[in-house]
Amino acid sequence: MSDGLQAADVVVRYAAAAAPAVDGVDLAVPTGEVVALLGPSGCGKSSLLRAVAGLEPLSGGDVAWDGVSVADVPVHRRGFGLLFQDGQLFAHRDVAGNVAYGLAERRDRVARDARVAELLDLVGLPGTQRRDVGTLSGGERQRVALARALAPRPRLLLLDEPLSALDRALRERLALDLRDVLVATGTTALFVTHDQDEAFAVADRVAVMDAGRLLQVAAPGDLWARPASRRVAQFLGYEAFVDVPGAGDAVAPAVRALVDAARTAGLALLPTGGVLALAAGAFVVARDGHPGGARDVDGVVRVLRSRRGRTEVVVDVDGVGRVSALAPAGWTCTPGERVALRADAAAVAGLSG
Ligand SMILES: Nc1ncnc2c1ncn2[C@@H]1O[C@H](COP(=O)(O)OP(=O)(O)OP(=O)(O)O)[C@@H](O)[C@H]1O
Repeated sequence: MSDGLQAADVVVRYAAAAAPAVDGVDLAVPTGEVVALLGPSGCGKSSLLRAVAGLEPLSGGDVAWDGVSVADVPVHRRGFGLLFQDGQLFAHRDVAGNVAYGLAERRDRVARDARVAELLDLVGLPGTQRRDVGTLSGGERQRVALARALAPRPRLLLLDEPLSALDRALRERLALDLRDVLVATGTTALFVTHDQDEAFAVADRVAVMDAGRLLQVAAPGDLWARPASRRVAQFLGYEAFVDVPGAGDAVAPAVRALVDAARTAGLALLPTGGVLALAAGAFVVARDGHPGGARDVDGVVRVLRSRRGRTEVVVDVDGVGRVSALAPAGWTCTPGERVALRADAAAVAGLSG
């Protein structure tokens, strides 16, 4: 018997919709694991999460916990916690009142206060018990909502875009804090997001969804290094795709440089017929951009932009297309100029075609 959550061949179909929103998804989340459901808007992530919660009826398949179907168990009896984009705090209760809601120890005041204090410490809001929730910032509200969701020790926590209403910097910090809290409490969780960085920061494994189907489930590092298809690679942010040439093929120098760099780095999956997927940084500006190096490739600069202290250059490279190359901070040039580039296998993945 498998432990934790098992979704088997789950189908969710809305009346009047031509195609099912979830189309035969198999997904297991063993106890203690955090899985992110990642995919573009409208791909069916929330529908799958809601079906697991019991908020959406199954049109097919089954949802089980520890091998026992919960398909006929009502939402509040599944032992699953829920956290949404807007934490939906009770405006008429203070922070402690919100967190204590749903606690089994509710009637034992000492135990209840101790548990509320423990949860508020855990989410980084110690001593805020008496705060009116209307005075909290967006990030603080979500921390309280997380404490409240964890209070009854749910056997599975379902999170639907819990950080997406927050600004970027806060989202990045809270994603890391959220992971720490889930790991510290040993919480099994399914986390819906459309943000690749967030999924990678929070989850042990990432499940990529598209058009109602699961395309790939893998640990973040494996997913990034070995996307199963061009569609997955595109969604993760790979920008360009290059066919791996045959031994005697005449190819553009840039393609040769990429293949050589990938082979030197021991990248698997380079048979003829395979594809190289290039992320930002598959080329870096070499020797301050001055051409002439034996291993250089050149590209024409289209756009120059600064991103968090790094310079990113959008370049057109013969035989490859338009890609983002990286340059040292402060490096500059004029759009239209030719610059020298070096291939970097660290931002290249091999696909089987
Ligand atoms: N209650 C509903 N009735 C009819 N169609 C719905 C309903 N809820 C969702 N859909 C449709 O089902 C599909 C999947 O929606 P869902 O919200 O699950 O996607 P999602 O990946 O979570 O998207 P987002 O990231 O934008 O929230 C979409 O085409 C959506 O329009």
